[in-house]
Amino acid sequence: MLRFEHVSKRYPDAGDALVDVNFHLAHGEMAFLTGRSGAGKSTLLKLIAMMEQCTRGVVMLDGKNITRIGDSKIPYLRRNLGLIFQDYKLLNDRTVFDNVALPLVVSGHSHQEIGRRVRAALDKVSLLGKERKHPLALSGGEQQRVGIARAIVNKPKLILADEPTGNLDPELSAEVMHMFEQFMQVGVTILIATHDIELINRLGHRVLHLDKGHLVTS
Ligand SMILES: Nc1ncnc2c1ncn2[C@@H]1O[C@H](COP(=O)(O)OP(=O)(O)OP(=O)(O)O)[C@@H](O)[C@H]1O
Repeated sequence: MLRFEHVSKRYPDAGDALVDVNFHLAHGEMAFLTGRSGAGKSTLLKLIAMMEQCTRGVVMLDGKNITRIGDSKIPYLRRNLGLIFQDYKLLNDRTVFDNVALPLVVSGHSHQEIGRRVRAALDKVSLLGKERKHPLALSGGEQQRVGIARAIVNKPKLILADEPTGNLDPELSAEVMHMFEQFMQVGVTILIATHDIELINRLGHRVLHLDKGHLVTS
């Protein structure tokens, strides 16, 4: 599903963020991406989300080389990705429904289809009753679940999550992880960047550990 071959990333004036990184994630696999602050976790996720380009090497996503694709193809390829961020990145002047609907509106689905899929996604994260609320009227855990619903509404093959439990208490973190495991069970591939060692140890999935841009375990 996802393959890094000799991938390096150097930011101008900032040195190497990733150095000769190699790994493969199979369809339906769930893995944690760990490492100290500045180790290169967000950079690695940004290469997959096509928000940055690698300096060397090849990134393969679902059989396609996404290393040097043209800007016009990026929105189309991103439809297969679900992106989840620590700070939720919700639009606070829109309702929960509208936030979750956004990826479907962008990809031009019918009104009816949007309604059906948004409700299905909200049901998966147990937020069906909150469609008309605005994000700021929800708790942190609920806002994170809106972010998750938005990430899964397009039925992505790969979910990338950057510190998805960073703002949540242990109970909510466990709930969010349980949700990820359910997606994994239906064949979604999931890569989660996190500092939460306790959570990683408890769940026992594969760990990709970065040390100053080098992948030291995979
Ligand atoms: N846009 C950028 N321009 C220049 N340097 C950058 C940029 N983004 C990241 N870096 C540098 O690349 C290195 C890796 O950063 P990155 O954000 O990928 O690490 P991280 O492991 O995600 O850290 P954190 O856990 O703090 O989010 C750091 O030295 C950082 O300063």
